[in-house]
Amino acid sequence: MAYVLVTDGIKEDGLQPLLNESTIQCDIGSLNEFSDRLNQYEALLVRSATKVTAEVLNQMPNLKIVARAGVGVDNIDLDAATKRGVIVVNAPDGNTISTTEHTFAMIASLVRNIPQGTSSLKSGKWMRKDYVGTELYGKTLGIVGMGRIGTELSRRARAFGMNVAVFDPFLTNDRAQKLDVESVEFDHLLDVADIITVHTPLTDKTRGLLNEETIARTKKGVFLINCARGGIIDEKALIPYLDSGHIGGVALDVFESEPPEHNHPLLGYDQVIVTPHLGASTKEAQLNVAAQVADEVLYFLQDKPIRNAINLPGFSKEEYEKIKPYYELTRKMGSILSQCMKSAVNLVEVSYAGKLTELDTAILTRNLMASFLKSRLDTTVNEVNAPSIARERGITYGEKHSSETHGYSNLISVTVQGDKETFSLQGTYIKEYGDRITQLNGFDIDFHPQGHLLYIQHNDRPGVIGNVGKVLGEHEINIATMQVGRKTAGGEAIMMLSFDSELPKNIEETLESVQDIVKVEQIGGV
Ligand SMILES: NC(=O)C1=CN([C@@H]2O[C@H](COP(=O)(O)OP(=O)(O)OC[C@H]3O[C@@H](n4cnc5c(N)ncnc54)[C@H](O)[C@@H]3O)[C@@H](O)[C@H]2O)C=CC1
Ligand SMILES: O=C(O)C(=O)COP(=O)(O)O
Repeated sequence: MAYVLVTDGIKEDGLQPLLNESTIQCDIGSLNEFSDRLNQYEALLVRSATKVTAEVLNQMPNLKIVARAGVGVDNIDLDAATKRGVIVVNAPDGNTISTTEHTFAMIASLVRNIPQGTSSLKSGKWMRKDYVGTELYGKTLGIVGMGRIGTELSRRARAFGMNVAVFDPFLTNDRAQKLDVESVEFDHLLDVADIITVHTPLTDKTRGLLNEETIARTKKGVFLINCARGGIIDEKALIPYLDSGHIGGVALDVFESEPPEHNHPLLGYDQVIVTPHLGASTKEAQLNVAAQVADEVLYFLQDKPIRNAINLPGFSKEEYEKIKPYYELTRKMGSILSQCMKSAVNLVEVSYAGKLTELDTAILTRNLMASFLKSRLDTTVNEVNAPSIARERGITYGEKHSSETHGYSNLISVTVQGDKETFSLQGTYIKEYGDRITQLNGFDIDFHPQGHLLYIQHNDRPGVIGNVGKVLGEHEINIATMQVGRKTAGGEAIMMLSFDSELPKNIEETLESVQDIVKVEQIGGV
């Protein structure tokens, strides 16, 4: 039974696939409510309210995946999760339309004083001349961050007859042209925009993007909108500009600290309109994001591909189908290399040839590295934390695509370098025969990497193979398969033997005492 904790009131209708699965038990509530059972959960589903800190992760030693039913993952300590090997997924596009529509509603409300007019009328006043608004038609909307929400917003703004100036370092001219928007530098956007709305994540670069200095450049009467993340617009910096009348109005759905304090100074301004982080709060968005994360968690628990991992290279279902056969092979190659090369390693080079060059092989390299490191460490190592663990251990690794197929339709070649030795391995996947190791340390060989293996380096002399058989026979060890390889007659040679069960621990020493045997390594559990 896999245990899953669902927090933050994620919409249960969307979670049905997960809730209906008989091998999964879903608890619904908060971290506090289930504090005595946190150690059992493999998956945790959250919105933005639950803070998945390093401390929370420590209390959940079994946790393998955190799923964010929404976009922003700033409530999750990504570094700590990645170090621990916990996958973090989100639901990137399930709430795009709702948040776009909310932003547009905020813009329209702000320029036409709708919240102020409502509350004034409800308090018994009829103040028409105090609430003269501004038309959107012909005005320039400055969008900072042209991702999913920024893009949808630009379409709506164009439909309202607005000009759109965009600042996003990743926006190409071609895309800007297609979307009928003008791609500009940030400073230029500040100069020309009548309304500025931010749609970036909160990062070191975007924190305080609109601050005292940058707001000073904006047009008098500018309207500022933040429906992305609190802090992109510096809240304190707004105050002098609201007081001086430079800013025409501000609309905020998000705050530096949520909820904002009751006496937060911005809440006292009539020109500031606010909502309590409602961008994604529609029935449709909540159903979408719940269904997306439920699928991801279910797939993960069933060993199927996940699509929206934040701390893993992403790939589509189709790409996964193509990459799947090589997944096992890279895992086995990592394990064999690690067990054959016992000394300290400082470099791992992986090369992909043939059909593999058409695929995004980054996930295979991570898988190989995870398997390589796992045999050497007793902490959890997987594709998520393999890069940081390799870095910590001073192991550099890299991958390249090559045209050297050696006659195979696909070929993976790995070289592992240490201070004292180098070890290399080549493998391929053949539909009819499965995984094959085709070369080991420069020796051509052909074996299926499976079960318990014994790798023997020896001199190519008569009787060596017979002696190995004799020693193993004396220990009542039955050989399942045996492959030999050599470069030249009478020179260095290797044997790869496979067995149905584990070998006695001391068998390497016994075999190494046989004449002409140079080195013996057991390779377990491939
Ligand atoms: N208020 C709410 O309830 C919701 C808020 N959000 C927030 O809205 C924001 C945008 O979401 P999406 O459009 O889905 O994200 P996205 O990832 O599709 O787009 C973000 C865009 O920001 C751009 N960007 C990054 N750094 C930048 C910088 N320094 N300057 C200019 N552009 C930069 C990126 O190139 C990207 O195009 C996120 O912060 C997300 O957390 C999302 C959904 C709901
Ligand atoms: O998806 C996002 O980034 C949001 O900000 C939505 O947050 P929520 O799920 O409504 O708490």
